[in-house]
Amino acid sequence: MTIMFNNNATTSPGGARRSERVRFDDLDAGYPGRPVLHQISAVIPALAMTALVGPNGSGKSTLLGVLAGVIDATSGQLRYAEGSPPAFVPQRGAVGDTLPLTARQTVEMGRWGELGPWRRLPRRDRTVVDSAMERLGVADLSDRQLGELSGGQRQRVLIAQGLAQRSDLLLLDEPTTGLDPEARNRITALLADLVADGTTVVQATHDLEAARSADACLLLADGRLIRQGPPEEVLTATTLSRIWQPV
Ligand SMILES: Nc1ncnc2c1ncn2[C@@H]1O[C@H](COP(=O)(O)OP(=O)(O)OP(=O)(O)O)[C@@H](O)[C@H]1O
Repeated sequence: MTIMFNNNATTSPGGARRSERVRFDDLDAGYPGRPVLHQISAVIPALAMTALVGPNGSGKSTLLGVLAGVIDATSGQLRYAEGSPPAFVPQRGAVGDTLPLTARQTVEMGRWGELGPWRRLPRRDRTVVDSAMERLGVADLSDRQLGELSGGQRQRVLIAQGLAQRSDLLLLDEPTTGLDPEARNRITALLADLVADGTTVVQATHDLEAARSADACLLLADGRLIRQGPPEEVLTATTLSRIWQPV
């Protein structure tokens, strides 16, 4: 697989040029003995919200893992525009319950990419951590063990860790799954604010409402890209019924 860093722009049907944060061509990826993604070619527009949608097992998490650099593509090309390394927020189920970490230590790990692990954080970085925890409403959970938190609390701590990385490319795997309405609204609003402030956000989601409010959608089924584009073009009634209720 080839990974490149450069600047690209794509032309929308209206003629406006929107820059690309990531472009991938003919990407294949999977796990040992299990190919999952097949010949995926798509663009992640910069400074926008992209939703990855598709049924269970369609390959959304795998694609996020490839974009995050934690899963190697077996072939194809991946091009990143200039910017910081991606921040990746995995599904909370992918993070062990038994890690002996407090909520705050978990969020502090978001600074390790810049500072190195297990260092006492300088004041500036502690402020970044404080701010991320406040934005996710988890400051009062600082000293609690991660494994003792409820699923929704843990999810918010992991998102705070992603935020603390201060990347301009934030990748989230089902960030609002299992959250109560207030927490879901808070995170939806937060992600919209991040985009407005100059972050490119990609989220895998089963929440069609969230997908419809994204700027762009990639629809996957069986490891293949079925459609990409604005939600109103991708999430049509016909396509949804074909993908979710195969005959
Ligand atoms: N660590 C792994 N090892 C082997 N196969 C895996 C692994 N993780 C996922 N898979 C398989 O890869 C395929 C795609 O899984 P993936 O998690 O990417 O789908 P998804 O669209 O994110 O699903 P969901 O909506 O259920 O989260 C599935 O068939 C799954 O069983």
